[in-house]
Amino acid sequence: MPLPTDEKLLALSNNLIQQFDTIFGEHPSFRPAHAKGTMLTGTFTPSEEAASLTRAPHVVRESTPVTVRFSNSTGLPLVPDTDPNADPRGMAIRFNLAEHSHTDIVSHSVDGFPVRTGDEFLELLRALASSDLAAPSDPKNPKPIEIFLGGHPAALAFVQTPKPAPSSFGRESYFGITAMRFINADGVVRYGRYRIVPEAGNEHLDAAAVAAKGPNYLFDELKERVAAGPVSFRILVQLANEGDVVDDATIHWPEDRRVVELGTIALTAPVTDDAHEQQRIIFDPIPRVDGIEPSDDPLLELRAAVYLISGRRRRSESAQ
Ligand code: HEM
Repeated sequence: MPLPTDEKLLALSNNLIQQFDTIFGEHPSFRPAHAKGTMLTGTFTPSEEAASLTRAPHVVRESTPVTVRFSNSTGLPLVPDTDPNADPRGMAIRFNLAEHSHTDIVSHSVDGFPVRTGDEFLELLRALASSDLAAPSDPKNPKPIEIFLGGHPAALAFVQTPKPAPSSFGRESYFGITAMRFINADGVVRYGRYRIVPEAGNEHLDAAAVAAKGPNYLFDELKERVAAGPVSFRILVQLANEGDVVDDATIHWPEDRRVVELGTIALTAPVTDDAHEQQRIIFDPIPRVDGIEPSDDPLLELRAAVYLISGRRRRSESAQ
């Protein structure tokens, strides 16, 4: 995957990484966001209806090996699983098509995003970094983050969306947020957004239940769960109707939109040498595969650059 040549995009990407470092401290062998994670391997099996949506190789084949990374939010490698800032949780999926050939889905556990562009995200992070969150609110002297949220209703809605902690990474739903362009064998194009739902059903904890848990309860539970049997998810795609906005992550599509099933993944084993593999793997929000293209959502190109720059930094740490 090449780095883009657009100077403005590169500068913004570097500024965003720097801003994460400012907020969470520098931990160069870890991700500046979603730092605490773990990986499992398994298999993707497409559904019968998937080929009507896309001619992508993993949908045409009988099955494809996958590698999945679950993560907590924040750039803190030791963030307790019980910390409210550990939500949204992340789920990144790599479909291994052949040696050095793959396509990814990067998703998180809230159906939405606070801003439409990377510039706005940088503004949000800067406002957050310069606000004393512990201080009481003073309407006569609002904090930078309060001013930002006051002028950005989608960001306010995102902040106010309840984000209850799951009982398990395997009992949470994850959302792709940015729309993709799916193209089938007849050339029919449909826009859609991923939704990844657990076969075991969603289960969230109330505050008292979270308080009774340990700092690694999700990671411990996942080890036990996968040792007992496959951890399975359905990968769904919510389809846009004609006229729906497909290039803005802050805009939800109505719930009556058709949902098709792309297939299921069954995770069966932890990745061997988990820490090393996490340091090495760089997920790509752009699919880069025939049959699934990025939409014009500006977050996609930006994130692809951010994750690549950040991932190269992480890899260079391990080489030292
Ligand atoms: C302007 C928008 C965004 C910025 C600047 C941003 C920034 C980052 C950064 C710096 C990382 C670490 C990447 C690495 O070192 O490999 C990361 C990882 C991640 N982000 Fe984002 N992000 C953005 C939007 C999103 C959105 C919309 C989602 C949800 C779909 C998301 C979900 C994730 C997940 C799940 C990971 C962990 C991936 C992994 O396991 O490697 N991010 N993000």
